[in-house]
Amino acid sequence: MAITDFVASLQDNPYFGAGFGLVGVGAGVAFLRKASQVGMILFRRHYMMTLEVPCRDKSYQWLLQWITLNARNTQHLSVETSFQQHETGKINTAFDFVPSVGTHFFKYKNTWIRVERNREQHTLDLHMGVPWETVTLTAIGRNKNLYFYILDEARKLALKKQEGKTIMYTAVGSEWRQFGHPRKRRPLTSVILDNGISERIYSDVNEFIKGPQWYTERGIPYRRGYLLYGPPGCGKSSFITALAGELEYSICVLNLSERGLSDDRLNHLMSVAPQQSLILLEDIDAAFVSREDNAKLKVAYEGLNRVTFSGLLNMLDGVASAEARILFMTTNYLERLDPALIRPGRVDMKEYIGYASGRQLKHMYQRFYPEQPEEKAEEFVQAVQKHGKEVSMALVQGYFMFYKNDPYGVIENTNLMWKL
Ligand SMILES: Nc1ncnc2c1ncn2[C@@H]1O[C@H](COP(=O)(O)OP(=O)(O)OP(=O)(O)O)[C@@H](O)[C@H]1O
Repeated sequence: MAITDFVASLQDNPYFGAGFGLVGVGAGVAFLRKASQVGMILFRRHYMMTLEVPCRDKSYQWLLQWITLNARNTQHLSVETSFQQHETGKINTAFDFVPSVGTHFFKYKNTWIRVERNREQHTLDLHMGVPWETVTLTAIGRNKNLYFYILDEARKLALKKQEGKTIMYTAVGSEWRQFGHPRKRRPLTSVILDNGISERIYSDVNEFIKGPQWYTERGIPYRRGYLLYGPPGCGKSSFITALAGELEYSICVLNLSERGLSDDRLNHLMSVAPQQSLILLEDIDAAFVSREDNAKLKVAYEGLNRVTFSGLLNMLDGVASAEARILFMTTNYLERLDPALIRPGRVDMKEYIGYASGRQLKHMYQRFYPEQPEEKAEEFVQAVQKHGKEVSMALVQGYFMFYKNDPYGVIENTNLMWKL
């Protein structure tokens, strides 16, 4: 394969992102292709090939982890400590060892590879606010596929760590960045909704995912919008998280009220959202309110935010992404939303997620106390409903936490539920 073909094939390769450049120096021949922001540079002199991966590239961390596993003889490791605080207050700490800044060697498929991890003293990665780093692999030999294999193995290793987990992304600058640790998938059945809402949305999303052809044949943009509305603490966010887990999708959370989020950036973010992800616009009412009802307020909001209402509508209607786009919006106040925002085509399915019904209360009781007979669950429902007050599932869950091992106490003390 000619080196130019090799470059072309690399550019088609998903691991290489938007582009990269190649400098080939040898026998007076130089090839230069635009080094992009993803910026992988391949360098070849005689039978030496160099691959440079900058810290902003997605494969950078994967590669460091993979090198740590493969360059077992390397003595120079640095530690990257991460910790996660759970809602209970418990903290889990994890130590990741990665090759330190400097030079390392390892052998892969009978080829010696030199690794150089460099840190620039005077250049910062503006998105992350950390010193600019690169890792450069230099292999002696002619096996041009070596780097494909390495990147592929590194990617698989990283994905394996994420198996059974849901990844959350937030927008940082013009990119999506992973937010926190991948979370253990929440089973869909653990979110108890009323009236088959969960099943309805799940089957709608599934049908959508399976039917791209239907949309293409009719010339309809391949996207679907959902609006979940209702009082706080009734399961909107939990359901979306669990749904993502069930579909093995990630979630991209976007806060429209964020300062500095312009219409252009919003459109760009939509077009670069990770594949197989649900896009979540939470509390959409906080960003835009109904034109008719709150004209003044809306002007004030638009003054603060740089995403304009028409920019948002354009994004919802836009054709920026060729991928399937599944967008969820949530609000506590449906009546505050401009009807233009939630008309069919922009929002295809609206579901009210309300306060706990008798059925939900019963289900929750049975989940907490599976050994109890059904009558006890019904007794609990009656005990709650006799107060004639609305209660969110979040409140019921919080109340149950006080009676983890007391299935009778939880029935006797329901009056305390609203005092939590
Ligand atoms: N229907 C439900 N089934 C099981 N657990 C629930 C349900 N609703 C709420 N919870 C629990 O209550 C907590 C808060 O729920 P969640 O954040 O999903 O509510 P929400 O409707 O999105 O609220 P908000 O409108 O304030 O964003 C979560 O810990 C969740 O486990």
